[in-house]
Amino acid sequence: MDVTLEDVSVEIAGTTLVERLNLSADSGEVVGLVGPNGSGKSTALRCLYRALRPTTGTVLLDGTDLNSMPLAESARSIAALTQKSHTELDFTVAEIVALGRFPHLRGNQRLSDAEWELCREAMQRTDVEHLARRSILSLSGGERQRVLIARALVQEPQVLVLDEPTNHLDVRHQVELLSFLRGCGLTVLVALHDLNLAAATCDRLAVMSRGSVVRTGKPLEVLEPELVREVFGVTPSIVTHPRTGAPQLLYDLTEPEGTT
Ligand SMILES: Nc1ncnc2c1ncn2[C@@H]1O[C@H](COP(=O)(O)OP(=O)(O)OP(=O)(O)O)[C@@H](O)[C@H]1O
Repeated sequence: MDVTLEDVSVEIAGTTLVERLNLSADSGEVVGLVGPNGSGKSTALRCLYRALRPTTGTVLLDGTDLNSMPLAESARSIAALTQKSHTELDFTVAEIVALGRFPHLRGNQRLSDAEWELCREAMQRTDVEHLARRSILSLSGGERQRVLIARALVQEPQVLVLDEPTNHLDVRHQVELLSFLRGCGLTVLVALHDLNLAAATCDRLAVMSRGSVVRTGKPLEVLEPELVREVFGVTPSIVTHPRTGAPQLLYDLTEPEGTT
């Protein structure tokens, strides 16, 4: 499934959060949103998983206006892992993961054996199977994040929207998650702060600044020192990964020019 944000603006209480944003991801494409704090990444993603309705502009899912679709229908297609995903309920890990099937159930219908097996596979994939009977409230930040990823997977979505999914994850679990995103075949829109991980993971990057997309393209085309300096205010050295050829940014921690 492809997704498109067409000329999307969001205004809340007289403040413009994003302005005339254009962004798309083809079916099976992994698109990364990068940009400084407050540049509008989460706002753009929230329009996709329908936590926000654009003030103007349209969000299209396979050419259909998302906001004309029943919520349950779009929830079967789009799974989101957000910075505010709720986990304050005292449920077990297995129960939280099973909630991912909710958009597929009717009324009080119970999960089938095949659906429980799906939950088990998702927990295995995100390395939380051993925590299945623990309360979600007792987990570390990274363990909880992996449970929420399992919950998104059992939703069997065609589009995955993830807002800073590597938050709290140790390096092994970051690499495992991002490798999974690269190979999963789903349409993925992911906001990432780490430009190196974004370059290694994404087919395309959209660079956001002050509520707009200022550049999109393949990581190698986009991550140029001049653009990184303009948008992020740091000047990196850029080398290519010796095996994959992906651009890798190196930062110099000495005083920036003009401050001494
Ligand atoms: N409900 C709101 N009311 C007013 N302003 C808001 C609201 N939500 C977000 N903003 C503002 O909109 C701008 C964009 O926020 P957003 O969370 O989309 O940025 P972001 O790129 O995801 O940032 P970060 O990297 O810090 O997560 C910020 O300046 C933020 O303070």
